[in-house]
Parts: sequence; C-alpha cells; structure tokens
Amino acid sequence: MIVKETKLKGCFVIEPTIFDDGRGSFFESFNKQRFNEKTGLDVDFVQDNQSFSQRGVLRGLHIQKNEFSQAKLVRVIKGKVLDVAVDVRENSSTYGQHFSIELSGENNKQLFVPRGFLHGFSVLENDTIFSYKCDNYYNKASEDGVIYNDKDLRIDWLLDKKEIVLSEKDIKLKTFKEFTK
Ligand SMILES: Cc1cn([C@H]2C[C@H](O)[C@@H](COP(=O)(O)OP(=O)(O)O[C@H]3O[C@H](C)C(=O)[C@H](O)[C@H]3O)O2)c(=O)[nH]c1=O
Repeated sequence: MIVKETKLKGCFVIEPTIFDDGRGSFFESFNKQRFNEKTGLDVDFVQDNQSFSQRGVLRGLHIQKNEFSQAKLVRVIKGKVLDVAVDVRENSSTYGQHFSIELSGENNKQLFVPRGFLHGFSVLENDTIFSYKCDNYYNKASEDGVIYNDKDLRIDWLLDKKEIVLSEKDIKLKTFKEFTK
C-alpha cells in the first residue's frame, strides 16, 4: 500500500497492493490499522456510499458544513472519473487550491479527502461505479456547494461543456465568491 500526501495537507493518494494470480486479482480496499499507520490519522468511517453514472455526469462540488462536515475515502470500482478536492478549510495556506486525480477500476487508486473540502467528480466512462466511505452521516440541511465551472477555481473536468450532465441541485450552486462570503 503506497500512501502519498498531496500538495493539500491531509489529502492523500492511496495505491493498494494488488495480488494478481491465474484467477484474477485481490486487494484490501480498506484496512483501518494500515490506513491510520500510513496517514498518521485516526479516521472512524460511519457510512459507505455508492453512485452509478454514465460518461458526462458531473457530481459536485459539494460539502457538508460545520459539525456535519465529512472526510471521504473515495474510489472507483468500475469505470473512470476525474476526482477533485478543493481546500476550503479556514486559515488554510492552500485555501481555494484544488487537487485532481483520475480514479478508475483499472488503477484502483483512492483519494482521502479531509473534512473542510469541497468534493466533486466528472465521469469519464459509461457505467462508472463510484464508492466512498464517510466519517460523518449525511445531513441534507448542512449541504452547501460551488458551481463546477467557477471562474476563480478554474477546474478542468476533462469533459466537453456540451456533454456535461448536472443535477437540478448542482445547476443552481453558488460561485466560489458567494460561497466564501
Ligand atoms: C449524499 C447522499 C445522498 N442521499 C440521497 C439524496 C438524494 O435523494 C439522492 C442523491 O443525492 P445527491 O444528488 O446529493 O447525490 P450526489 O450528487 O452524488 O452527491 C454526492 O456527490 C458528491 C461528489 C459528494 O462528495 C457527496 O458525497 C454527495 O454530495 O441520494 C442520501 O440518502 N445519502 C447521502 O449520503
């Protein structure tokens, strides 16, 4: 298991050890002891989520605020996404900066997104299964977010504008300037 901290403190890329044999392959998708050892964290995940999307779908950028904020350990079981985490932790030296990474059923990479981050992903292949662990429960009332094409964040989602599919909720998300007011 290789764990590398990104330029955003506390945000890690995790590459599990894959065991290939004549039948196929095996890997531990999560091991609390090893995760804590390698990251220096002690995260207690309480909820697993899964979403299924076709190419062009873009989910995010979302966050749950205050006491409902969530750290997430995200991965792709099948297909491919560009996963994006935006640091919006108060007084962070990397406030407003983002890290993006391709997660796929091929590369089996995972991203640990700490509390205090906006999170979103664009779907790059059909029939993509996105699976993630959260360290706090879903709380709709605490949800907030930023529009995917915010002029200040300038995120390249690796999709043509005309193919992007957003939820009714995400179409109406605020700008980063409005979010940080
Ligand atoms: C997140 C969530 C949603 N729901 C229900 C609420 C809606 O009826 C339905 C779809 O929810 P939503 O449109 O918020 O799903 P996504 O657009 O995939 O949102 C997620 O995508 C981004 C990338 C994230 O990081 C968050 O985990 C989350 O905001 O599932 C639940 O019942 N429990 C949950 O934990």
